[in-house]
Amino acid sequence: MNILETITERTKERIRGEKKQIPINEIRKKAEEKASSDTTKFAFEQALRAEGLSFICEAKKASPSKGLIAPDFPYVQIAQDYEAGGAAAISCLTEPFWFQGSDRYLEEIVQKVSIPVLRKDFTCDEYMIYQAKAMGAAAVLLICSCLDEGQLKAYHQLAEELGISALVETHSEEEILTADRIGAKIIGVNNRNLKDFTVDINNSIRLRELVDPKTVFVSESGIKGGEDMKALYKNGTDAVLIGELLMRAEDRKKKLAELRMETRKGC
Ligand SMILES: O=C(O)c1ccccc1NCC(=O)[C@H](O)[C@H](O)COP(=O)(O)O
Repeated sequence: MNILETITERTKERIRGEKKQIPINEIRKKAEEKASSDTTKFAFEQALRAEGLSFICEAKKASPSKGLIAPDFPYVQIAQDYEAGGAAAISCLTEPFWFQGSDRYLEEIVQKVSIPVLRKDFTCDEYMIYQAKAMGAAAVLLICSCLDEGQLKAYHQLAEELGISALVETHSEEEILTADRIGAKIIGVNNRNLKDFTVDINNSIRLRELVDPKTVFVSESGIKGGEDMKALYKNGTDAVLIGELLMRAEDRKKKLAELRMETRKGC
């Protein structure tokens, strides 16, 4: 099993436990009630379609490749700094074991920022999409290599019915074709090789041309600075998803503002 399969198996186990605490009917009702009173639908997609390169900034305490990244993790402050620095959206990891994330972080962040928030987790059950909506997330992550095409299609459709976006994550040409077939509006290419954890932004540069320019194209992971961002933007990337680079910055708001400025200057 690779790390993604291991994390997904563990997530299935976790969700089985959560379903015992709150049955699916209850969480579905909450999500549907929220959806019916929603005034803003698909805010995540809209935010990424803004002029220029959009920044999805991640609240990331730990990861399988790096272990503990941020021992001090004032997640609400981190999200507010990202918003003040010009982020288009926040990515909040809710996976508790490898990333030390939490649903509570997401719920609190949603209350304290006005930009859309992505629930970054290893979606493997429709229950998790209802949960995301009930918690106030504007988007969920669907990873092509964790789900078969039928599941991808069904989960994508469910997210849309609830008025939330799906970031469909791919690693290869074949997965991009699958994402396209299921009607993905936002396709992400992960630059991290999950076999050896090496990162290479050329993965998204190479795969960009396979994605229709009308689809939002996101480059995820391993972005190290302004030069990477300039190269991605020049190549037609609509948005970047950045975790570690910002998490390790002394002043996250300043760092993000600098990165945004640098990208604008170079293009
Ligand atoms: O970050 C990891 O080590 C990781 C390992 C296995 C599966 C997923 C992983 N990361 C999830 C992410 O998508 C990243 O947190 C996100 O793209 C930001 O990446 P980075 O800027 O490199 O922190």
